[in-house]
Amino acid sequence: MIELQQVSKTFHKKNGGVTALDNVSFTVGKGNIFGVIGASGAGKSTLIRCVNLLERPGSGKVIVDGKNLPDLSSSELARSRREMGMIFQHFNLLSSRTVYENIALPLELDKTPVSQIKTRVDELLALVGLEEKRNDFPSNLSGGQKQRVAIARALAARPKILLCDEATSALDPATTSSILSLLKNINRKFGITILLITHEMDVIKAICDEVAVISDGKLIEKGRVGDIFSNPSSPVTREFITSSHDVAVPFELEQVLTESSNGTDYPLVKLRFTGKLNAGTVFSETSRLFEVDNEIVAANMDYAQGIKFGVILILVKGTQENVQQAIEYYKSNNIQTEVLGYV
Ligand SMILES: Nc1ncnc2c1ncn2[C@@H]1O[C@H](COP(=O)(O)OP(=O)(O)OP(=O)(O)O)[C@@H](O)[C@H]1O
Repeated sequence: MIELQQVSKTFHKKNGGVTALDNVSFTVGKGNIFGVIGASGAGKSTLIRCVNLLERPGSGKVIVDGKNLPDLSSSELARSRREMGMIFQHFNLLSSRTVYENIALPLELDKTPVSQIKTRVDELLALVGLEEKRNDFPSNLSGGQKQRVAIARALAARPKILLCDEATSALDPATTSSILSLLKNINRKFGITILLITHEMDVIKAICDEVAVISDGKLIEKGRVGDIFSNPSSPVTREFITSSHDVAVPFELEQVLTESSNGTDYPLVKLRFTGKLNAGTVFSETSRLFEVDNEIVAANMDYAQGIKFGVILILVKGTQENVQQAIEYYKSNNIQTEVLGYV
């Protein structure tokens, strides 16, 4: 549905150029939810704006539903753009229009007959759960409700693609989760292709089928979300996964944790598991092989596309030699292993 081929974009300034996108290529299949994650300044906004040509790439192809957008005439481009709805971090609603009128706007611009507009807007209000708010103005809505209006407006002309520019970044976690569920629902119900950009791995984990990671304008990794979570290849990706998924040392232990061992204490170890390994099996193996006890102090396990992954804090109890062997065993099994201190 969307294919970027070697897209580059450089912004020229007085004191030199900034390469916002450097040879970026990826494909988003029809009906998929594809997420692009990157830190601030990585080029995410430029990327999503290149997809509907709000930003013209310096070079490369932007093929949407079989057409290379930079080759199109302005009327053909307008037609292609109608196939793409877009939602934004700050909603971009018109404050002087009611909820109903905001949603109706794209249909009015398309000169849709009033009776058809009414039917469609009623459908959309039901879809996003805002029937009661139809006559309210945006200033009287919560952030989540505003984003629901924006989603309804973006879907009004029945686009094939929905572009989401940091759509949940201004929302609290509970509202974020309800908006992500709504997007997933829309994707399933209507088969609409979704391309979203975000700086939060939680968003990717919650709804995306595939993910691409960009850093300094370059696409550094891409793949199925489950595969990337279970086997991230770049440090940047690993950092995103870690930041979205960690456990803190409990306060009580933090108070007594020492940097080096006194010979009679036990190491507090942080283990990062991915889907290929079962923590329970690994713990019972080390207990059997090295006569250690793995006392679980804290854990944070989760799923991304059915792949289990997570982080576990354990106190490894046993003789110094056995404990050391158990730690080496974890490392040799590709478990990211870090000794945080001794208790
Ligand atoms: N119109 C512009 N003129 C000049 N430089 C620009 C312009 N737009 C973006 N840039 C530069 O391009 C780079 C990528 O910016 P972009 O906004 O795409 O990143 P981003 O990943 O979306 O960041 P953020 O999450 O902070 O919005 C940055 O260095 C930015 O300063």
